[in-house]
Amino acid sequence: MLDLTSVSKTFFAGTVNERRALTDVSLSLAPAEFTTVIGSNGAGKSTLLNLVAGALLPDSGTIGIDGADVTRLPDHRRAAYIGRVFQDPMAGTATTMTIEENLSIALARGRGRGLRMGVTRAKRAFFEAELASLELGLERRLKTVVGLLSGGQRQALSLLMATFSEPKILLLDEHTAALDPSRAELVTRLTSEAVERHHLTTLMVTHNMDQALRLGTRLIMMHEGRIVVDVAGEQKQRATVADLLGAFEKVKGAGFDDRTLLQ
Ligand SMILES: Nc1ncnc2c1ncn2[C@@H]1O[C@H](COP(=O)(O)OP(=O)(O)OP(=O)(O)O)[C@@H](O)[C@H]1O
Repeated sequence: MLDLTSVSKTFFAGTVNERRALTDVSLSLAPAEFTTVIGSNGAGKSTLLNLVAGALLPDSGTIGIDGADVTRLPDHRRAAYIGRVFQDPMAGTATTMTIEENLSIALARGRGRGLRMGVTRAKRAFFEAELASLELGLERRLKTVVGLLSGGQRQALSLLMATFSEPKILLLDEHTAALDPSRAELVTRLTSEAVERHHLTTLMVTHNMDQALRLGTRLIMMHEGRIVVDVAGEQKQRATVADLLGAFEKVKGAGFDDRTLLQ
């Protein structure tokens, strides 16, 4: 479903600010594979997601989604394929618009038929049913302006908007990191449910190793722009935080401060 082949990305190449973000990264995700992504700061996790989304173009290598080569396709042309939730609850929704207007845009996204802002009775019933699944009472607040919602409510709404049109790839970029623990737990549960229900091929970046182990079917660890650990199936189920730290130490060498990875 997602195929990255020898993808590299360097920022400000040839200048004193040169930053090599990804080096020769190859990664294939099968349909409905739910992969968690961990790694220390600057490992290249967000760059990886930005390249898949088309927010950045690679210097070399190819990116394929569902058999189509999207390497040079800018993000707005990939919108039909991609659902994305960011860390910042403010990022995924239009603050001054109502819940139903936001949902309406999300539903029309990438379908090439304009914004289709109108909210018909049938659509409203669909939105109410979808919102009810979040169990936050938002189905009774369709006309509430999104700016009035709490961070957790907005993140749950962003998740719904990113998933209900069943994108080919779901990208989650530390989407629970800015929430308090109970809201983070709620959004994590909603994530698992949405991924399972829609069979979404998912890449989820997290700094929380427990979460990375608990969720998904595969786990990759990145370090300095490369994938250094890739475990799936039973091997992932058996893995512990200690295993991940051990693997990281091997890559990084002795004297590594594990907080870089745990925070
Ligand atoms: N837009 C940019 N301009 C310049 N350098 C960048 C840009 N985005 C990322 N980088 C650099 O690329 C490298 C990888 O960054 P990236 O944000 O992908 O890492 P990350 O694993 O997501 O880190 P974190 O966990 O801190 O968010 C870093 O050295 C970073 O400074």
